Amino acid sequence: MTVPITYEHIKTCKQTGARLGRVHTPHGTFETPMFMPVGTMATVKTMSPEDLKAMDAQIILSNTYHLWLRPGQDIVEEAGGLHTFMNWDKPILTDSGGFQVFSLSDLRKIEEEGVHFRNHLSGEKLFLSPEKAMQIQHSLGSDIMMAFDECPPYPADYSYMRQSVERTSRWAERCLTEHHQSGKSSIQGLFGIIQGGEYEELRKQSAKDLTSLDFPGYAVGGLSVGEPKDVMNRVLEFTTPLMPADKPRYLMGVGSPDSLIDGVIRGIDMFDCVLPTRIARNGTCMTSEGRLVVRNAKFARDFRPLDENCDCHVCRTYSRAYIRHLIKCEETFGFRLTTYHNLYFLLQLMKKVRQAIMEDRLQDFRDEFFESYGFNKE
Ligand SMILES: CC(C)(C)OC(=O)NCc1c[nH]c2nc(N)[nH]c(=O)c12
Ligand SMILES: [Zn+2]
Repeated sequence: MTVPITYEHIKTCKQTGARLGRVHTPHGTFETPMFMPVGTMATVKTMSPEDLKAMDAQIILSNTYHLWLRPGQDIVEEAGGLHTFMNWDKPILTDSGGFQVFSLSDLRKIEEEGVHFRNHLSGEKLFLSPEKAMQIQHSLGSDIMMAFDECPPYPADYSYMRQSVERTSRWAERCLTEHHQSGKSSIQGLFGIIQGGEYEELRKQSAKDLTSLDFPGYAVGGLSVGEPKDVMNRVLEFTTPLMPADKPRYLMGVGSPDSLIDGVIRGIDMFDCVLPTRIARNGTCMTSEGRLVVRNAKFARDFRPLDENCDCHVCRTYSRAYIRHLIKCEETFGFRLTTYHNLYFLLQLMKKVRQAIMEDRLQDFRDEFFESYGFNKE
């Protein structure tokens, strides 16, 4: 049976545990470490596929729960699948909807069979199970599907977290069974998701359960849920070594520039986060000197680019004064400019990280970047 997702390890940085690699999928190959722009409703908000290709985005994310609600996976399937529907012919990863159910719907009831909750738009009663989450992702035709998991709130007590991990492991097995029965397992890959919160014993249990099932890749879930950064780093330090070295490791929901670099150093290959696109829409930009809130009055007559060290189209063409004006007027073009720059900034950061791994100098790169961006060095 052909395995649709394969990981090619290129090298490990001699200064850190970071790895350089490639992931091969039915819609092409992407380099790792890699940041994946989030396109929840089958669009990376305000970006066209051409914009995304211009900034060398190599894989994007979409979402089972949201596309199930609108427009419905049947319509996407009739369109020929998500790649055709949204005109994106490179790799797509879909999140399973588990996390969205736990974060969007308050009226929910978790049972062994699945989760009962209300449609966050209409209030109608809905039910999502591991099997249903797989069926939706099969209709969407994503290259990488995610198992249906429970992402518990932070903090969660040990006994609740243990029950949750054991159920998530049983759900993972049901996802794999459904996936193999679908006849799609040669053209779509399924990643398992390790949970367990900040508890080392539960992370070990979750990793053991999931790696005993044969997934082509594994994610670390349940982080970036409000825990301090040193807690995230500690959890990664004892979790990534439990994950197969010959398969991609994906840290879900991360993140900010410092968390990306610190995640790579601890062996993570793939990241996704709504941060760059979300803060762009309220006029906050990531720059090499830290965050810049371009809507701030002090930029009214500032005709420099957002970031003088950025060579993106936006920074070569438009000024802070102009972008501030557009954002203040709620002009959509303003959101396009801040979004384009923020995504370009993170994709460029990952490109520099890959280069630093190639040159065995990622720790030095981290220190230089933290200094200029304004992060306190540990
Ligand atoms: C609160 C934010 C979104 C920042 O982070 C998280 O919740 N982080 C965890 C997370 C993000 N996406 C996921 N998908 C799934 N299936 N499971 C998860 O645990 C997560
Ligand atoms: Zn720029």
